[in-house]
Amino acid sequence: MGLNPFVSIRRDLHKIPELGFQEFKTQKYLLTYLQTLPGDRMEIETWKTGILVKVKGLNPSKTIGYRTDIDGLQITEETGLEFHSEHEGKMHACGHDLHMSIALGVLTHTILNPVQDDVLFIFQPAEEGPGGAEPMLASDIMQKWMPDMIFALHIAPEYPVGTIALKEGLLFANTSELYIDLKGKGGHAAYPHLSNDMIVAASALVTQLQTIISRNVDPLDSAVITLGIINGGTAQNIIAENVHLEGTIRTFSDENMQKVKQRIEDIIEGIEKGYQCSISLDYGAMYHQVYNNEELAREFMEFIAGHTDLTVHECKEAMTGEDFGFMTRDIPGFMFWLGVNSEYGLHHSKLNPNEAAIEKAIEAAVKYIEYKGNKKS
Ligand SMILES: CC(=O)N[C@@H](CCC[C@H](N)C(=O)O)C(=O)O
Repeated sequence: MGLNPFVSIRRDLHKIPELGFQEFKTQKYLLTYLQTLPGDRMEIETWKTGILVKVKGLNPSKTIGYRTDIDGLQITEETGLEFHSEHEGKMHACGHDLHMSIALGVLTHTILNPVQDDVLFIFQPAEEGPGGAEPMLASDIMQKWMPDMIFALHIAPEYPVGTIALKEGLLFANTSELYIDLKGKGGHAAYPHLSNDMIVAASALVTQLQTIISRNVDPLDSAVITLGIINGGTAQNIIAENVHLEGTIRTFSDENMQKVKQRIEDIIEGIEKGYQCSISLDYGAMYHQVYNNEELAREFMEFIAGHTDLTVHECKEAMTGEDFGFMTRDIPGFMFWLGVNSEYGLHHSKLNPNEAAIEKAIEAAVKYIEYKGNKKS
């Protein structure tokens, strides 16, 4: 027996991960697939490297939105899979290959079995950064086709296949990227008194930044500062003049985000004085928290529990970020976790989701769209 076509599509997409707003091959692949579907019920528009597909309903009174992200991550794959990434240093390590193949499965079914309402499929670029959802929402085409409700999923390595997880209200955190450049005075390793060593300054800065979480954030609330990149220096016997840091901040409230940022700025000021250097700070992209519309999330949980063999788990909020949060800010909607049972987690070079989850997710989304899209409201 051959592979399920959407598993096969997932494998094709897995081979060609591309970073945010560079998803040219991905866009071409998706458009080529869309051309194989009957065109009479479908309108297709592109937006940057993204795609919007409106599937016309039989007698529409509303539009249901379904969103998938399409970008990959900057990480070298180590899964050893036969269909591993062909793009050096890039990998679909956050499951967007599965997200896309599921979206195509749901779209295909909806074209062949139209519901009363219109269904808008959104293939959104740059979720990992710098963020495609916010500018896409502001685009003319999105403004014209704005759905009345929207939903999306994200793979969850920690849950078994056959489980979905979500909750009403807050699901994912507010995020802000963090880019820090320290500039001092380089020199000979043997003459530290004539230089300002940025490796030493950066080390102090990294440790002090972590005290914001332990000393400034209410222990009953939560926040994260993670630095994922530290680069500096040129040789083992040269005092480093420059160090570059990159990271991310996560909080569950805007107030905490403001507080953490203020403390980062205070600490940077102290390091500048203490280590006689200059430091530049840039917050990069910021994502709005994913907040699930209570009524829709509850209705979805009950519907899935009652009409599929999936297990519905009510989960806690997570410190992951998602620019889908801008969509749930502007459109009533929700996101859910899809169990894919991988030993290695999101953003890991060995992430290996169980592909059996693809069919489960297509079935859940299709049934829900049939229910919502044929329901008068
Ligand atoms: C689901 C997921 O892993 N999303 C990313 C979103 C990244 C946002 C931004 N680039 C940042 O790092 O702040 C995540 O890392 O949570």
